[in-house]
Amino acid sequence: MTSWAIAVSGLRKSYGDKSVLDGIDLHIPAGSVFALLGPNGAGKTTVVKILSTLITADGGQAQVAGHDLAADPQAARAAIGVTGQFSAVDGLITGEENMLLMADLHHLPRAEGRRVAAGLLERFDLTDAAHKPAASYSGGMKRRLDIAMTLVGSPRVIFLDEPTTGLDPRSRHTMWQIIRELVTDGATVFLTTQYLEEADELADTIAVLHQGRIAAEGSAEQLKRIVPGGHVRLRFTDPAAYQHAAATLHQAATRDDDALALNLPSDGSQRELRSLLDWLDTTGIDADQLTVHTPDLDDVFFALTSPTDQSSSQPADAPTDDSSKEAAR
Ligand SMILES: Nc1ncnc2c1ncn2[C@@H]1O[C@H](COP(=O)(O)OP(=O)(O)OP(=O)(O)O)[C@@H](O)[C@H]1O
Repeated sequence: MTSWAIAVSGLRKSYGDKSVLDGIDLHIPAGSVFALLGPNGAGKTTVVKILSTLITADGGQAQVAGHDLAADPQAARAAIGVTGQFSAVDGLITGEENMLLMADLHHLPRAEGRRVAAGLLERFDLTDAAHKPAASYSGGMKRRLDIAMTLVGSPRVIFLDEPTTGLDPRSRHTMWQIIRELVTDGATVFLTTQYLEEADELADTIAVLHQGRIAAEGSAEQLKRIVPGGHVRLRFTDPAAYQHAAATLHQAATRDDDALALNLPSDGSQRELRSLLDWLDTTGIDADQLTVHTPDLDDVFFALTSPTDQSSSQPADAPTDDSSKEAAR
């Protein structure tokens, strides 16, 4: 039986008469990275706040680290760590003092607290800055300190709300490495992000939150397959060969005259590629380069969260929500 680090069914939350979460189901296996994507205001932080016991849901059930949030929020709280938009870092005291404060909150004996704090400061490359006020830290250092503080309690489930927003590319990559290490060490990471590349890099499972519901869920590869936009690109070096191919393929291809390239719609499957290659052979088209392009997560995100086109969340040849979720399990 799969052990779920987080199991959620029918989660609902409204603010006044505004429904933010309208029945969310999530099943996140222990030891994995889960990314929740969604446009601004979709309710990602609301999900994190509910699952980390900061606010309560209006309806539905949720278990975190095996503890029911309604029945035993204390036990759930003891098993989790949260960092993100509501950072726990106190800028007026040093990094080390922040860590020791955390150790006190977790009732670690003094010597043990010092040992754990020193180890984590070292691990997150903060030893040199340990005696400086946290307010003087760079954005990346503050995020690292925030995660280090979270780890004092050895959480099994870690919520990271937009962990790399505002970080430069180097700091972002450092944070990604840290997140991978957390999972290698056995934790489950639940992250929200605006960066599709981040979800693509890190997440075993991605869910897209839109209009209060999970619009789609699966691995990055599974999500990319449910939106149209895949194509095969043929590139030519000889303008005459390009013109000949463009005329022959006519309406079947989209032209890119500047790049001497033609794009043909394709799902990138072996079967389609084989018949495409056969067809090119029989029509005498000999491209210098052929590349297969699958949609990226940007395409998925735009297709699923379009405010006007409701049908786009269920393309004709796409699996239903349920089947794409099943495929992910
Ligand atoms: N305490 C509150 N009272 C009233 N409305 C709220 C409250 N907290 C959040 N909301 C509203 O609920 C919706 C979801 O907010 P939430 O912060 O969860 O979205 P989000 O997906 O995290 O957005 P972002 O990507 O911008 O951080 C928004 O419309 C927000 O204005």
